[in-house]
Amino acid sequence: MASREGDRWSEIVASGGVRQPHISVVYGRRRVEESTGRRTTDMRGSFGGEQRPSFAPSKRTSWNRSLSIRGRESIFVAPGANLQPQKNCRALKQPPKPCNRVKKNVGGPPDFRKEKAYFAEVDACDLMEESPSPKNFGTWTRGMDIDHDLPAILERWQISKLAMPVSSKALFDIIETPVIPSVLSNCSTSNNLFSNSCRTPEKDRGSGGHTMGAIPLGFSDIEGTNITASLSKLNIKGGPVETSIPWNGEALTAFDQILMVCKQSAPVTLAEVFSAYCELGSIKKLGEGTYGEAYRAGRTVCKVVPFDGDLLVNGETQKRSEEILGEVLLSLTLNNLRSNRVGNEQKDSCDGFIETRDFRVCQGPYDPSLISAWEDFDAKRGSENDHPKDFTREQCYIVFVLADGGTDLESYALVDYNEAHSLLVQVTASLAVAESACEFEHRDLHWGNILLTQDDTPERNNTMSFILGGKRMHARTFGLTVSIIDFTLSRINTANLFCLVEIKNAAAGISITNTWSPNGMGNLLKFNVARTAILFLDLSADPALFQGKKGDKQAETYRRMKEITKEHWEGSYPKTNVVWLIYLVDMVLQKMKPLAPGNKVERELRSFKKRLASYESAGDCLADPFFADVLLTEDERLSFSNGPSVGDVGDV
Ligand SMILES: Nc1ncnc2c1ncn2[C@@H]1O[C@H](COP(=O)(O)OP(=O)(O)OP(=O)(O)O)[C@@H](O)[C@H]1O
Repeated sequence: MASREGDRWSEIVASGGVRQPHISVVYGRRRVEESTGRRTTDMRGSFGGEQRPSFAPSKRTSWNRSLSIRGRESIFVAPGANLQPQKNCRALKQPPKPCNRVKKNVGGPPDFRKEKAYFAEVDACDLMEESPSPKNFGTWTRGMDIDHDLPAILERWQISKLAMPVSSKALFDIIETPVIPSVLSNCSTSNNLFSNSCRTPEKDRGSGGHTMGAIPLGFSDIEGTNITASLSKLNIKGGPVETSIPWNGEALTAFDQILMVCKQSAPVTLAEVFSAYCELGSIKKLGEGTYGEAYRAGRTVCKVVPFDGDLLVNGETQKRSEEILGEVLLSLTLNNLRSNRVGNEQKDSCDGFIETRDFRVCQGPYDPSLISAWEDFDAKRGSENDHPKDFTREQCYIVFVLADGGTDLESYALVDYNEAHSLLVQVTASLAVAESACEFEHRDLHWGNILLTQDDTPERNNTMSFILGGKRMHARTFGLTVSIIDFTLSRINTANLFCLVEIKNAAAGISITNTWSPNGMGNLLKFNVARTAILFLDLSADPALFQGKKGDKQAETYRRMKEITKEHWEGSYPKTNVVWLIYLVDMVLQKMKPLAPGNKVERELRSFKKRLASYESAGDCLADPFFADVLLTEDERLSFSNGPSVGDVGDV
């Protein structure tokens, strides 16, 4: 097995790659006054329940974060389809795409009247279609049908940034380091298209010669006619140059943009959204975070996040529309890694991040059905959050309609080594894929943010698939399915996703010509640098995050991230994923201990943990021999699933 594995691991390592940390700054962050920042380090767990032991905690133990750190900006793109009207709304016309119009509008305000009119029409249609009585909720299919035109969403977002008045500049400065030519040259139409090359360039911190620059977002259209000009403005050799674009016009507010993403012209009530998925009386609260309350509604989970209001929620300032928009865009980006969203040409794909099925903007007081579910949860498990009764008629919420990811790891009892193995390989593979696709770092992967479901009768031959660096791989699951949630602190680079969009357009018959070939570097795809950017959150604005109890694994992990990034939170440091994997092994050890005190399993986990410390990325971690028995190549999987049920890899 060793030599065969050796080959595979060298492939994984080659495709995942060990990268040096590099930096790229995209935007300035809003800094607000310090908040109260409630935190807890209570990590209790206890066995209970009937069929499997339960670690159900009496309190949420996630690491609460201060809203003082908020202020994410988001730019990204994906192979989005046009804004599709609802099935029965044939008369609707496509809205004009701002991304293809903006250039002509430079110097003047973008005109979104047609789009607004379109969405008003969509919404009118939605109202007819989407207000079923609770009895008919099964016929309402909106969520699964939604496709989002991410490039268009992004263009609107960018325009709004440029159109912001000077007073908001601190919040909305867009500081962007471009994809550099050598990188671009790898984004060619060759087979090497999806190589790990569309990366943020390194920033020479020491020299001081490379100041961060505010790049004018060129809004080149997909034909890229302005691409040369845009790229030349980036002053590639000497580093980015600060420029600014005067923009006097109006633009859509972030709130309007969220409505457009949701295909709504106005907020609806919480009851309207929930009744589309279930009988209101059947709603159950599943969990809570500092900002969100998660409720089961039929077969979906609706996470309700209040925003834009003045009321302090759980001791914190509510999120602002801009931040919600960023989270919406980030969720959509991760959705695009899903196997059902991409074509065969996708270089990286996995299903390990929770599927976001829809978003809805709501307004009004909390619905009595939700209050009752909230109180029920509080009575049974004890809530750390404020009672939602104080929300007024003006209060707005975003509802993230998510797939049901199951139970969070904190409350889940791992029953044997196979489950632990499955958990670790799935999380590691997902991080490795997202790292490769978009320099993704989760940065907050505590055990409340990993959800698990187990088949009632786990099929020993179950596997999950993922594609890493163009190579399809499989992991044995032992019936366990893992979903990663909560991307509030995550960092992402959209560059490779843009490559993908361009190629998909090419595949769809839209011509891509080679228009730019600087320094004889060869043919390049037209690359819309305007849409290439990085989302991150500057955690240095939240010192309390790093002041958790000494020795507490979660608190220590935030501090490790701080050491790794040296507080350059904008940079790419895939090692942050590694430290969360180390934390995860600690949590697994904690959970396994009562089952396997001091035995071989514990020793294996400990030596795996030791090796993890030497890795630089989740991609590296995936190549560790610890996963050799649970990772399968395509051929191995075929013989595996055709053969007799394979034994466990190491039962306790
Ligand atoms: N898709 C889902 N399926 C099942 N449970 C979920 C889902 N999403 C969220 N939950 C539950 O709700 C809890 C809170 O969700 P989440 O962490 O996303 O909220 P948050 O407010 O963003 O949290 P944080 O304070 O960590 O930022 C989770 O720990 C989990 O128990």
